[in-house]
Parts: sequence; structure tokens; C-alpha cells
Amino acid sequence: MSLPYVTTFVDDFFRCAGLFPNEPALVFPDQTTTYAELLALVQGIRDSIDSEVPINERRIAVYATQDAYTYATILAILASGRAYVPLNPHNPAQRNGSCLTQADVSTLFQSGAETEISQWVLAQRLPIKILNLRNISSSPSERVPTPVRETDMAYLLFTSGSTGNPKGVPIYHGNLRRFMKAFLSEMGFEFRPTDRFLQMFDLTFDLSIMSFAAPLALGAACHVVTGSGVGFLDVVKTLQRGKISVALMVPSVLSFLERYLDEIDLPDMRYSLFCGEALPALLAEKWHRCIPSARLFNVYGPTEATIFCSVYELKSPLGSSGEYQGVVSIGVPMPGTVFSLISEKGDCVAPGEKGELVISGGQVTDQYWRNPEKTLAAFSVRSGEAPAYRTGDIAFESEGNYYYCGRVDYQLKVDGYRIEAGEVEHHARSLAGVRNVALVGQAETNGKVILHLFLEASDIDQESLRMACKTHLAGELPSYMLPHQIHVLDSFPLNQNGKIDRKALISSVHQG
Ligand SMILES: Nc1ncnc2c1ncn2[C@@H]1O[C@H](COP(=O)(O)OP(=O)(O)OP(=O)(O)O)[C@@H](O)[C@H]1O
Repeated sequence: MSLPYVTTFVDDFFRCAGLFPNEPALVFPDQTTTYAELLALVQGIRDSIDSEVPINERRIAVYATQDAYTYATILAILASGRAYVPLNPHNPAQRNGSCLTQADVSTLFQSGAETEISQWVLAQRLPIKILNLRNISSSPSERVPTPVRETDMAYLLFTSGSTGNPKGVPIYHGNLRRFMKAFLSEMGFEFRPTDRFLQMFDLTFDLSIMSFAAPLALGAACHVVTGSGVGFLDVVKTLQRGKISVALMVPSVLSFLERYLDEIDLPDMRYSLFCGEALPALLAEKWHRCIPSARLFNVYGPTEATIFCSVYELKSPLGSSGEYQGVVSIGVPMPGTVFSLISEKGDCVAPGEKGELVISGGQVTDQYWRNPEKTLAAFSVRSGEAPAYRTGDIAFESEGNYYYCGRVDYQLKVDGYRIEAGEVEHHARSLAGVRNVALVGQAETNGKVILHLFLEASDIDQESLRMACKTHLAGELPSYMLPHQIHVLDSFPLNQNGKIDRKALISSVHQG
């Protein structure tokens, strides 16, 4: 028996285009695209897809620059019933090429006549057809989206590799639909067509999908931050000029903004959501105080469980149940998602104890793309049950809320002692002037692990801070946990997703 067709956010976008044709759908610094204009682009690109791409080709790659054509291409690919595979123009051609070959696509859409990736494809003589997405028909046909089923793939993302090698994560319409349903209608958020959403993410990062799919499903406006990489000044400008009312951001935006928060006025902000890495409680509380109109949420989730899958609403003052070791709770699983905690041996841990977080439910995919070995290590898929995914994150649960305690791979062993980075980071974070901290272990050739503690602080005497930190930690922690070296940086290096780049932190030690 075949599964029934399901409605997706693309169907909702088509409906909104009929309801609000003249309202802004995509807003860029120098251009606004209305719903009617975006729909016309989508239909035009879909005509090219139908004429150029054989029906049995189920995945299409997109060289994902931040312009209306790219968003229209993504919508057109989905409307044609296929899945999109975004490539990051800021990545080296070699890395994009590896994603292209792994994804096994035969068509690539790109904006602009010649790009690095098109040269690479030609040089490698790969049998990939490259289409310029600006060459589209000006009198497109008018069609509704092709029906899709829950098990059809919606997108294939390659993770950034911040904690390992990039892996392909296929997300199906069933997963995305579960997320959208929970986020838009089951969790009490009151989004409106008059809302203005922030979209600050590269299209290869799944937080981008919530940032453009949610507004387009609602008839709201999606304000796109453009610029190369993650430019936080551009984020601030967009927040202010766009009078943003709903913003999903990474905590690094907060670290960047911290010193300006007293002066920043964002009276239209209704919902601020933070995701992607540990949210420092002090910074979050400051945001809450300075932007009183906004409700503030810490949301958590890996790409494998579709965008995010747990939520904590921060109330002021935070109180001890809202944080652990200076980091805001990741809250409760979203409707349709179940969390459990397992020990190293794979047994359930006792209540209140720490363990590896396992996520199961409708948002969880069932595999790494064409990688049975990694799939077996991370996923458990039993017939008739929703897939379960081992996150590699350590957490514990108390009174229904979950608390993030770091990654399994950040657990460090020094001279036989296990060290939890979170505990050391917590004590360092409490020092005045410190915005962010990271403890990173580095194995020497003789096997000894050197603990490097990085502090992010500016406008401060670095040497005094280093000494104050050393003294403070010595008074709080056993000697085996003390960092061997303390480094103070004006700002932390970030990866393209705006997360702390731990590899770059360690490299900075060697360069400095
Ligand atoms: N609110 C949060 N608090 C703490 N950590 C978070 C939060 N949200 C996400 N994370 C971290 O980000 C991870 C998911 O990020 P993502 O799926 O983008 O993978 P990644 O950072 O690129 O790593 P990799 O490429 O190795 O899979 C989570 O497993 C968790 O470690």
C-alpha cells in the first residue's frame, strides 16, 4: 500500500502567493521580491527543470548564493517533487565538488555565467549539466506543486564538519512537515502574516530552512542578511532596518552584540530564538533585559533531527532551574519528539544522571547518505518505530527540562582523569569581562593532552585577565582540571555557521 500525499510548506507558499500577491516575500538590502514575483520566478525555473531534467533525477544541486533566484530555485525544485542539495559558494571548489559527487546529482543550478564550481566540474569532466538560473522563461506556466509523500526527500545537506568529517544528511518531507507543524501550530507561537523574519544563515545550514520556510508558509516577510560569511554588523543592520519581529540566531551574535546591547533598540522584536551551540546564561539574560518586547527561547537540535527539536523559554530572572554551569537549559522536546539518555554501554541512565542524548520521533531522519557504516553507528531504525539518533551530546534531565553538558568528543582525558570541558568553562565564564569561553584539548605526539583555555574578552588588560583566571580556577577546581595554557582573544574565530571554530582556535595558538 503506498503512503498518502502530504502538504508541505511549498503548498502553503503557493496559497499565500494567491492571498498576498503584493506583500513582500523576500527582502534584501537593495531589493524586495513580492509573493507574486517570487511565484513567477518559481514557475519559470520549474519550467526549465521540467524541460532539462529527466523525471527520474530526484536530486538537484544549487550553488546557493543569497538572491531571489536561488530561493526561487529551491522552491521550484521542491515544487517539482525533487530534493535540493545546496552548495556553499564560500567553500573551496574541491569541497563543493566532493558534495556534488557524493550527492550523485546530474544537474546543478547556479546564479551567474561562470562560477568556481562550474570550472571545477568542467576540469574534472564530470557528467553534470550546469544551468544558469537567470535564463528562465518570462511567460511561465501556472501549476500547483507536484504531490509528494512523507518518504520523499526534501533536501540533502552536508554537515559543516565542526565535530568530524562532513556527512550527507537526507531530510524527508515527513521530517520537515513534523517540524513545521510543531513549530507553527503546536507550540503556542503566535506568528502572523505581518511578521518579519530574519534569515542570517547560509543555505547549506539547516537553520536557514526555518528562517525562510516559516515566513513563506505564513505569508510573512523573510529579510535576508547578505554579505560574505557571517557578518554580524550586517545582522544588526537587518534587525534594525527590517524592524525584525522573529529572529533565529546563533549565540555568537549575542557575544558580538553584548557591548552594544544597552544602546540597541529593537521595539518590534517579538520572538528571539537562539540555536546552534551552548547559550551563555548571562548574555541571554542581558538580551532579555535590553529587548523587553521579545520572548526569548533557547532551541536545540542537530541537522539529523530537522532544524531543532527542543525548546526552552527563558524567563527573567533565569533562576537555577533555567541553567546549568552558566549555560541555558535546552528545555523540553517538541511535540512528536522523544529524548532519552544512555550510558556508554547503551543502557538507560538513572534519573538525573548524565548520558548521551538520543532523539527519536517524526523529525529524525534514518541515515547518513550512502554511508552504512556511519548510519549503523548513529541510527537505530526498527520496523514500525520512528528512527532514533545518537547525538554525541551529553545531557541530563531534571523536572522535564534537559540540560546540555557538552559533546562526547569534547570530553578530555588528562593523565587518566576525565575532564568535562563544561565545568572548567563554567568557572572561567564567571570572570568579569569574559563574553565566551572554550576549553580545547590538544594531543601531543607523546600522547599527553594539553588543555588550552580560550577566553573571549575585549577592552581589557589581557595579562591581568589571564592571571585572574588562573587564580580563580585554582581556587575552584582540582589541579588535574586546570588548563595548561590560557589565551585571551578579542573575538573567537567562527565557522560559516557562526559557531565557535575549535580547530581554528588551536591553530591560532601555533600561529601566535
Ligand atoms: N541550544 C543548543 N545548546 C547547546 N548545543 C547546541 C544547541 N543547539 C545545537 N547545539 C549543538 O550543535 C549540534 C548540531 O549542529 P549541526 O547539526 O549543525 O552539526 P555540526 O555542528 O555541523 O557538527 P557536525 O558537522 O560534526 O555534525 C548539536 O548536536 C549540539 O552539539
